[in-house]
Amino acid sequence: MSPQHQISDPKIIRIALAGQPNVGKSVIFNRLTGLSQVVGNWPGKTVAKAEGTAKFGNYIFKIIDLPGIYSLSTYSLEEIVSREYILDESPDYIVNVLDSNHLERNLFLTIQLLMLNRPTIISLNQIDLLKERGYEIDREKLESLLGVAVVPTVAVHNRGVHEILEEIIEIEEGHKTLSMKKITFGKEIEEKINQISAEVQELYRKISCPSKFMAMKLLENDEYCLKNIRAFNEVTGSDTAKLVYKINETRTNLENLHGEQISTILNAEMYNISSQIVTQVEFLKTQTRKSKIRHLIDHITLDNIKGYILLAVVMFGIYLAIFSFGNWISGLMDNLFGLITPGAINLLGADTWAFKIIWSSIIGGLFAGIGGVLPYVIPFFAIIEILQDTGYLPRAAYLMDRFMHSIGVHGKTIIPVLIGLGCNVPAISATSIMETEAEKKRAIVISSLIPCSAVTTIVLGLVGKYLGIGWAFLLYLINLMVIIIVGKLMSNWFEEGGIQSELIIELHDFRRPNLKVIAKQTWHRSKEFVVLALPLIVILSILMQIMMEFNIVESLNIMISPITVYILGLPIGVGIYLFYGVLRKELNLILLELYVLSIGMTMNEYMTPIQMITFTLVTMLYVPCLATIVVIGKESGKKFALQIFLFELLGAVFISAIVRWSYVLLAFILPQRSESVVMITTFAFLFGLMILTLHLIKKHSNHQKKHHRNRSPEQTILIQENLLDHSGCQSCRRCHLNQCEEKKD
Ligand SMILES: Nc1nc2c(ncn2[C@@H]2O[C@H](COP(=O)(O)OP(=O)(O)OP(=O)(O)O)[C@@H](O)[C@H]2O)c(=O)[nH]1
Ligand SMILES: [Mg+2]
Repeated sequence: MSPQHQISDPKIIRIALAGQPNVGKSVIFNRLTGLSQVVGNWPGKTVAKAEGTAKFGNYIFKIIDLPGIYSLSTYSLEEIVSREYILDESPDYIVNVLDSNHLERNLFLTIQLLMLNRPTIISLNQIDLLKERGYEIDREKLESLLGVAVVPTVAVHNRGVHEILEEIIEIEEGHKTLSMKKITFGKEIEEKINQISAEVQELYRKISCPSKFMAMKLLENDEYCLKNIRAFNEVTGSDTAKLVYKINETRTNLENLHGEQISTILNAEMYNISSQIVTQVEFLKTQTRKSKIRHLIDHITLDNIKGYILLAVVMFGIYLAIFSFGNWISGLMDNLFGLITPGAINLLGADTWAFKIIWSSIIGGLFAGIGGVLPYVIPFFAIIEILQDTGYLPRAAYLMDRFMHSIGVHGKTIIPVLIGLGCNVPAISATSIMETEAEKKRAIVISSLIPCSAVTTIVLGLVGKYLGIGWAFLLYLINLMVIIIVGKLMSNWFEEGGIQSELIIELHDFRRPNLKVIAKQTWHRSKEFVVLALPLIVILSILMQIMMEFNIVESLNIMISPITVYILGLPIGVGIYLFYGVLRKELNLILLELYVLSIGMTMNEYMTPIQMITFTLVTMLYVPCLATIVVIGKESGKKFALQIFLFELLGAVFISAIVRWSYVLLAFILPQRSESVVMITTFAFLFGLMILTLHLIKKHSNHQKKHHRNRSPEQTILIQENLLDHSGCQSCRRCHLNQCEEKKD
């Protein structure tokens, strides 16, 4: 190859998207990489770092989307992920994404990032909303004050996003240089930090973290930095001890002088710097009137009475809409399949292999999958996405906090719970927002019991469709009672790991949902069904035909018949489908429907109403699907995943057996009554039992509580976005969110 045809290898550049929660990091990440990180209008969605690549010119960008952090002093599990990545992995560039509507608070983190002396680009995001409010930010001035490149972006509309990479290329190719400004505190603090910094520099020359940042963090008594210097082999333990002694002395002196904790003093310094910057760069261009509608909506959604009524209407409305839409489409598909089947029989012959494989398994499988699942799943995901993107989710979380707390789990659990209504897998990942391991484990157990969209498909597609929506709601009610009982039991059993941290919810303004974002996220979630489940349905139904031909299915069904037939009272043929449900829950209904069709029956003929109820109940409550179990194993260990698996399996069989046997008993006691009367009485009996169980647990816990009087009560703290931009006592996390009651005055 001639020299002019040689193309140099692309250069790999690692960039980290860092910023406070809910500023738009993941939207930017998705735009640049084409991937689908969770996006929504509430803080704390990204809980683990995600990596993607973007090719641009002769560069390959390895982009890391990090969980949001308010500052480099961290609190919750996912914040530690971000901080450790920024400090330990030294990305080539930090892209600090800011919400330009809350510049002062966002700059608080920027100042700390600048102290790390890494090439930094600022993405001034959500500039569209800033303009709507009548404000403008002087980009050049901000660039010159901070010495970084500033790129205004509207990530949701893909404006300015690729310019971030162009800026980096400009720097890489020497067309632009960054002259990052040194952060200078007030005279007295600056002197002290510089003294410590000089000693750190002297002793730990080779440590990767800049000495001034290190000095500030050591002064703050930051455990991570202390651990770092203690583990630094090239310095003797006694030298480190001397330095730590000196730092402690400086800290005490400063605290005595100011009458404040050191973190308060340092945070005040940083807020001071950021507010000075804001006064120089941000100005009001046109006075706009505050949206009255927004305030009205906020008032209703958070109101103690109207809020709950609205929440109930929203939840009920969601299920009703999905039920009506799903049943309509699935009915159309059933009719269509019925209409064309005679033609297929003519063509392939009625009892031939070709008919069984091509028609019943492949075409039938596709019809059942597309008609029986997608019409329920797609609208469900779309609605969940709309709730997330508008900002309703954290408002629901606020309302539900008291309830969550009353069942013994942390209020934040409501976030994974609401996500779990869509799919349990991201819900389990979202439990990383919990602040302690014990809270996380409880949140995992609760989230794994939430009826996901696959369960909804079965509840609405079987019980709802054949028995009526009322029975479907009764099943949801049983599920809810089970969650309450499990939550209460956990809070009794694991009392010592009690709920310590408060629920702090930052409420961002309601937004118009972005249709593109919603469509993309809905498709991303539904795609999994199309790509994974549809082929699986076809393969398994072919396998089923073959296994039936060789009587293998029958043997398997006989093997588990002691549970399915004798304990649960189900038809012997359903056994195998309960196995398939572990792979993906919706499989058991789809494959069962195909089987019933293949033996020339309808669901109504194959199962009695109580059998439909028991089958659905056991599917609702027994083990979460395989993907969920794998994620639980990853998040909290294989042993814990196995414990959940066994506990939920036994629990599901136990509760479903109670339903079945009470029905049998009641049918015997009430021989002249109609089936629905007996079924209602059965449900009433089950609810009675559950209420009694709750009463017993409460009695027991009252006894225990006497020994745990001094447990800190949980508090719900609600922060309205428009109150965020000023400082409180500035020493704690709540201060970053401006709800610290201590020092407001
Ligand atoms: N109007 C507007 N909305 C935006 C913009 N960028 C992001 N959003 C919205 O802001 C919300 C938060 O976006 P995310 O990308 O999820 O934020 P994040 O920083 O990744 O949040 P965490 O992962 O929770 O830290 C979503 O509702 C987005 O649709 C923008 O430029 N303009
Ligand atoms: Mg994110």
